[in-house]
Formats: sequence, structure tokens, C-alpha cells
Amino acid sequence: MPLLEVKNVDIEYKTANGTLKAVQDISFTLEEGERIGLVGESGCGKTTLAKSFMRLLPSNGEIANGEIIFKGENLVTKSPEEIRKLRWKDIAMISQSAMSALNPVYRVGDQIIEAIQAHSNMNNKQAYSRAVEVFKMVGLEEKRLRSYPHQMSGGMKQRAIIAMALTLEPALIIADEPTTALDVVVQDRILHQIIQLQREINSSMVFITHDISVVSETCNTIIVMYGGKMMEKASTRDFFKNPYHPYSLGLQNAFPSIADIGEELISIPGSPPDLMNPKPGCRFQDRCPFATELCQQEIPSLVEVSPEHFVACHFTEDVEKFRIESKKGETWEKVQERLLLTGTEG
Ligand SMILES: Nc1ncnc2c1ncn2[C@@H]1O[C@H](COP(=O)(O)OP(=O)(O)OP(=O)(O)O)[C@@H](O)[C@H]1O
Repeated sequence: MPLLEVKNVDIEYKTANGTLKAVQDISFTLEEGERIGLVGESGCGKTTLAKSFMRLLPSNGEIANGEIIFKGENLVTKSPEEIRKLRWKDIAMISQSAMSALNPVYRVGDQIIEAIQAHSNMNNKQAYSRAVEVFKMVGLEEKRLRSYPHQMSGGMKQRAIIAMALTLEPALIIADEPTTALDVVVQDRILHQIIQLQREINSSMVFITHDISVVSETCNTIIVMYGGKMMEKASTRDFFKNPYHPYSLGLQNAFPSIADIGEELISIPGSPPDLMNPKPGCRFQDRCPFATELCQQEIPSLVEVSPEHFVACHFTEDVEKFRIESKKGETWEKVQERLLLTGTEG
């Protein structure tokens, strides 16, 4: 049995202007010890999906459809009290805004000890020892337990948050851009630490990032999201060797450590689609160099192009041509021109 099964999940936000469909028909499974990277540009629904696993959506957000099965039980239908029990202990989140999760007026150690005691039967001494232990695991000295958050650097605070998230050895870790606020060198070190700890405690992980090069280093499986939908899902190795979706091809161009040295860095022109009034057809049609009339009419369904490799594109047979064309700057310049002509851009 997989640890997590996400089945046909739709998530909506009610707004003054109507309903925004932030996540549409997302399905995947996460096995024990597996690390899945959820990637896509800002606004594609990654955080919304991750928050739904902990039922931490804002009050105007709602899981409108689907099931989220964790250890065989549907999280969607659990009571708030049952969900509270799962948080931290079974499912922990390390997020981009984690640093603000530390209360500025309490010593960091006290906050960790409180978290440990809230979810276990440890006495003060045992909880303190556990806090020292997890601090060591993330490379923080014991004396840092006595620091207030403002006495720590950004990197130290993020390590403290990781320690807090991992202290109860959760089965599922959700890491949402866990290092975005840090400088590149610290980012790299902390990413490796997260993975090492995840391996040690044999957790599974959903890793959220806009940077596919990070996924190539950290995850077994990649899910590419665009406009709230899944565009491609594959093993990381297969994805980087045999990408299919034009959006994935565009993403691979845009990240320096993936593009071969000497190759041009090309970004995808345009901006993400309107999720309030989505057009019929494929979500990526406006920015896709290869879109046809069919793409404007029909939403492509996910097809399995090779074992466990799924792609939502009408033209997967043309992938060889797409791979060649997408490497050329002019291919994307034409998209830019089209966007300007149709007034879809900005
Ligand atoms: N509370 C909210 N009310 C209304 N719309 C929201 C709310 N929170 C998010 N959204 C919208 O839902 C969509 C998905 O947002 P989400 O934050 O999940 O994307 P994301 O891919 O995680 O982006 P980022 O990387 O910027 O966090 C966006 O269009 C966003 O504007």
C-alpha cells in the first residue's frame, strides 16, 4: 500500500470575483521512502496542493473533489481534531515562510520541546535530549537551543525549523521551497541535509519548487504542474533524458544546470493562465510553440508514453521534432510575437 494516494483532487478558492480553480484533477501515489518533486511556475497550484495534505488551506479554499488517502485513510473526510493529531507527528511541513513560524518571544529550544511534548509522552528531560539530538542532526550546537529567533541567521533558523519538522520522525515530509529565502551556498547545504535526514528516518517526501534543477538532485519522481493541472509525471531520470511536454521542454531550457554548457538559456514567454475563467482546451495553449486548433478545443488527457511516464499533450508522437525545435530561440520568439499580436501577453 502506498503511503499517500492522491486521487482526482480538485481544489477551489471562493473569491469576490468567482471561483478560482487552483488545482484540477491531480492524481498520484507516493511510496514509502519516495521523494516526489512538484514543479511549475508561481501560481500553478503547488502550495495549494501541499497545504491540502495537512488540511491547512485558507478559509476560502476547499477540496471540492477527490480523495487524499494517507496510510489507508482519507484525510479529506477526517475531523479537524483527527487532522491536528496527524500534523507534525505523521505529516510535517517545512515551508518557505517557515522562519516566521518561529515565535520571536520564545527561545527556539522551548518551542521545539513544546512541539515534542505536544505529540509524545516524553518528560522534560527526555524532550530536551531529543531536541539536542535533532539539533545535532541538522548541524546546530546545543547552546543554540537557548537562542531567540532574532539571535540566529536565516540559515540557522531554517535548520531549527527542519529539526522541529523531523523531530517526531514523520512518515511524510512536505518541503515547500524550503531554501528559497537563503543564499545559494547555504541552500545547497540545507537541501542535502534534508535529504540525508529524510533517508535516515525513512520518510517519504513531497518537495515543492519552481526550480527543476533542484528536483534533479533531490527527487526520484517529478510531477510538472501548469495552471493547476498535471502536465507530465515520470521518474526524474527518465524526465531529464526523455522529456515530452512542450512546457517541460521550455522549463528544461530555462534552468542553467540542466541546459548543456554553451547552450542558450531561453525562458518561456508569457504568463500563466487565468484560473478563474480557464479557456477550453489545453492550459498551456497560449504559450505553446506547437499548439494547434485541437489544443484550443480539447483538454489533453494523461497518456502513458512509456512505463510510469505520463504526459498530457495531444501530440506526444511529435516529441522528437518538439525536442529539436524547443532548443531554438526563434521557436519561443514566435510565441512571444503571437502573444503580442493576440494581446494575450500582459
Ligand atoms: N487564499 C486564496 N484565495 C484566492 N486565490 C488563491 C488563494 N491562495 C492562492 N490562490 C490562487 O491559487 C492559485 C494557486 O496558487 P498557489 O500558491 O498554490 O501556487 P504555487 O504554484 O504554489 O505558487 P507559489 O510558488 O507562488 O507559491 C493562484 O492562482 C493563486 O493566486
